[in-house]
Amino acid sequence: MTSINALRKGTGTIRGRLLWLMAGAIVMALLSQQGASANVISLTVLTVGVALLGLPHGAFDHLTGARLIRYYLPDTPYPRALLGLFMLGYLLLSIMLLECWYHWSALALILFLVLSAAHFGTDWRGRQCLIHRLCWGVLVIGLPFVWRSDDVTDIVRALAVPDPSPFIEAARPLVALALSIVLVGVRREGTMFLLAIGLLLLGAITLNPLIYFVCYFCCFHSPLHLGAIRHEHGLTGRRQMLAVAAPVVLMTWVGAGAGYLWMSHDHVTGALIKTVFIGLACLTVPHMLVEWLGERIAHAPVKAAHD
Ligand SMILES: CC1=C(/C=C/C(C)=C/C=C/C(C)=C/C=O)C(C)(C)CCC1
Ligand SMILES: [Fe+2]
Repeated sequence: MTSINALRKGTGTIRGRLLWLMAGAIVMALLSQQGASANVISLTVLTVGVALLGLPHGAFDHLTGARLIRYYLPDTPYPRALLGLFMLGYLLLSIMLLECWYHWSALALILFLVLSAAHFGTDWRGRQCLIHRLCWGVLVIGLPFVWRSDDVTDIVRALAVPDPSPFIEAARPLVALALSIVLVGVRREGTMFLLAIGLLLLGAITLNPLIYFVCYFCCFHSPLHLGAIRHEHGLTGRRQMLAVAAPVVLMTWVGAGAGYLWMSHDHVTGALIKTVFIGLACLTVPHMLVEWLGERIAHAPVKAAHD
């Protein structure tokens, strides 16, 4: 009875509602036969889903940049110039990562996966302790490596990493450890967290990794963070959000289009997978850094009154 009550309470929250959305998406994907290996439909859904629903949650990073400048340099006479520098640094970091991927793809993938696991852990900020949040991040990424290792091998090869086997082998103990920690703490975590892990397992086991990622990223992670950003920056209406995000999203689409054309000597599938995941890596590493810096000052006392 207690767990049913907890579930009811959970469904009232944004996380609870997004979990239902993710569950609906998993069921729809299963009905559309997305359990089999990725096909044209999976790739199209991935590209459109990430472009429309995934990217916008990184498109507000300049607002966090402006807030960081106001916080650390409240008396600067050049806030706009500093914001320009901040954005230039963001862009340079993205380009550096792209270059890094070109020369040391395996290393770049490790960095991307580790940072992503930490970043996805923020989905449960304020509800779970750090260790459980990290377990969540490890499971989001690691589950398909364990249960759909053949599909993941193809994707990782498409990402210019010639030997994916160390990644697959490393995933098994890490996922086992994360699942054990979650199971040991089962009583403390709450029904919603366990339900969410059950959903991840269901998606990762039954769907191809591309569609599993879309279900998680577009139905849970991105909307959750968009909601938080909306709250944090006091953006009230959808129109206002769209107006703030649109220029960055449009620039990213142009960049991604250029990246795709650059790689189009590759097979369409390979070029698209590269564009989406390497593009995500280049954009999300600076995004994760900005998010982390922003979070540090979000809870800082008084000085923030300059905001
Ligand atoms: C490589 C690879 C994966 C990892 C994707 C990652 C790590 C995406 C990270 C996105 C981020 C950090 C977005 C930020 O908001 C999957 C889909 C799990 C399985 C297939 C191969
Ligand atoms: Fe994110």
